[in-house]
Amino acid sequence: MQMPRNAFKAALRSQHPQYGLWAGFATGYAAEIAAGTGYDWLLIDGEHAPNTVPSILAQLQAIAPYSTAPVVRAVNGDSTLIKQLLDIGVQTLMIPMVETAEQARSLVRAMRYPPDGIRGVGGGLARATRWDGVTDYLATAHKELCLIVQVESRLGVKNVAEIAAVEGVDAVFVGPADLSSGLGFPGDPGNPEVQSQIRNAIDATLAAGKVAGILAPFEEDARRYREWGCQFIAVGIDISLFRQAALSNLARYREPSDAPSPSRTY
Ligand SMILES: O=C(O)C(=O)C[C@H](O)[C@@H](O)CO
Repeated sequence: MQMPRNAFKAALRSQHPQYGLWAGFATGYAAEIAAGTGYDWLLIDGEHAPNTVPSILAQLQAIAPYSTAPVVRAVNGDSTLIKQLLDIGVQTLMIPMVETAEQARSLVRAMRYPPDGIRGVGGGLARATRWDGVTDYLATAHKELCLIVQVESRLGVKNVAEIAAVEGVDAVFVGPADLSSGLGFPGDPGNPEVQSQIRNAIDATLAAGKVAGILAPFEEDARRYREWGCQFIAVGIDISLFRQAALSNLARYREPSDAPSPSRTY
């Protein structure tokens, strides 16, 4: 059996921007509905959504028949968690709050087998190897794995050029919510100081020859970040889309004064 190809990793280097949806419902059922709508990629969020390794596996299985590529965000860069996520077949991994090149290098090591890294061998137990059906998995796995590091703090932006330059880091993803909070403007990613730091992070990533991505649930932001060079942009969050649609629907029948006002937070 051939190693499953990582279409998302290949698309990051293509001419076509990749538009994604943030998936927070933490079920295979909701993930499959999202995948059926045709976004290029789906961010299965293990940081802020109530996910576990088994619930992430269920979502990977649910969306496998669709063209939407899964990107899994781990709760942190713990190497034992990374091992479990890679073993269930995650090929594109996003790690939050990476602040130094050394942290980035240790994430690369966690994703590679010795002598290049420290990943343990799951072999026939692992979905990643299709239970040993992929015979050259140990030698070739790294070619289809994709590491996205999140830069979302003052220190992370300061070090972003070195972080992006680390061999094995495929892309840098800016987190506007955390960055704005860390810079002292919580809930205000549009603040000029935050915007300037976001642009610095994107510019430094591109200068290092790597790919930049960002979360931008509002259209004017998404279009601006695309102009600034982001190749992959999460343009919506499923839970927020559901909530806004539910509020708008209810507002048709309620008196305007009774209707809760829609929020504009990330
Ligand atoms: O800092 C950010 O922005 C992110 O990393 C995304 C957030 O975790 C969250 O806003 C997703 O809903």
